[in-house]
Amino acid sequence: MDDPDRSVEGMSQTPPVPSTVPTPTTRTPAGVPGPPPASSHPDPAAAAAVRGVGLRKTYGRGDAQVHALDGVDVAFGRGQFTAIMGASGSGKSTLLHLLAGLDSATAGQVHLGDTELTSLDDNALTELRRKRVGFVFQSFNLLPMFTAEQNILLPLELAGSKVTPDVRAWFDRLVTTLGLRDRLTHRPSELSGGQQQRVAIARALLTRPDVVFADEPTGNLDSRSGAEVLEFLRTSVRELGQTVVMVTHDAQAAAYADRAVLVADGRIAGDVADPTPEVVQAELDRLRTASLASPASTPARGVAAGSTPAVEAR
Ligand SMILES: Nc1ncnc2c1ncn2[C@@H]1O[C@H](COP(=O)(O)OP(=O)(O)OP(=O)(O)O)[C@@H](O)[C@H]1O
Repeated sequence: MDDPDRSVEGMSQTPPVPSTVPTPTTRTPAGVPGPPPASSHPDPAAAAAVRGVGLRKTYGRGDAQVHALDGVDVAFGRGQFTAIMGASGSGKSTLLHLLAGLDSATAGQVHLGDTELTSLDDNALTELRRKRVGFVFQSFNLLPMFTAEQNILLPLELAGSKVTPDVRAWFDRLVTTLGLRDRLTHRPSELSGGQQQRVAIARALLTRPDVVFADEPTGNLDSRSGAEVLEFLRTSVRELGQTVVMVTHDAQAAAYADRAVLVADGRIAGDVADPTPEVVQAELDRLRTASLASPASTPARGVAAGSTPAVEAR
């Protein structure tokens, strides 16, 4: 189990965030309980749980070359829920994967607290992903032969760690918060999609990671289950002090977050504090119009103006 204070100490050594890092411009992000709320910290870099500096990612060569990320500077506040939004192909998943240490950048750095990821060897990176980062995927990624409880405790199993009384108390709190108490002995096939995703969230939170990264966590859920899962992600931020960064296509889903960062053509193209579905949709429409007007940019796909929301508004 990580020391929850470790990353707080580490952040005091973090160099200042570059001046190009965009900050939300509309309203001050809502304060949250738990470890230092991002909005109350005097130094924006010290309030960041994770940040990317000059991130570039290029796939392929020659004519087939794609600049998936084209110089991204972005910081995500500790104890904040941030949505990353943008058209299909804009670079959202690439950004999430680089920030989570799942893929390496062509250029630039990722700082998780005071740890710079590109300086780590494979073993250190694996250890970091296991202990300091949590993942929630669209497809749940639960082990079918394991019960919900076994799936939630899997990170400890993988780390060869024991279930100490502290861990058991945290597990109990997660299970209660996520409403899984009476589902612990069920296997994934005996759970609804929403319940499976809640198990995946509990598993992601078990090690009290610095950041939980969620890639379209409601993509496979009906609107009601999707709304529940978003509510639980928000609760994990508000009540458990977690930092969550979520990729979504959906303006309604983004409205559960404290902040929405918009990506277009591999660059940060907007930043909205306390997003509402209307403001986010207007931003997406603006980007889509700009993209269509610019022959050099990739046409936006997948985020059509007025597209049907996948989840209910909060
Ligand atoms: N492994 C890869 N090889 C080549 N090109 C890739 C690879 N992964 C992503 N790309 C390209 O990089 C660009 C950004 O992709 P990315 O998946 O990050 O976008 P996205 O915004 O997450 O899209 P979506 O919403 O459709 O998932 C796209 O043009 C995509 O085709």
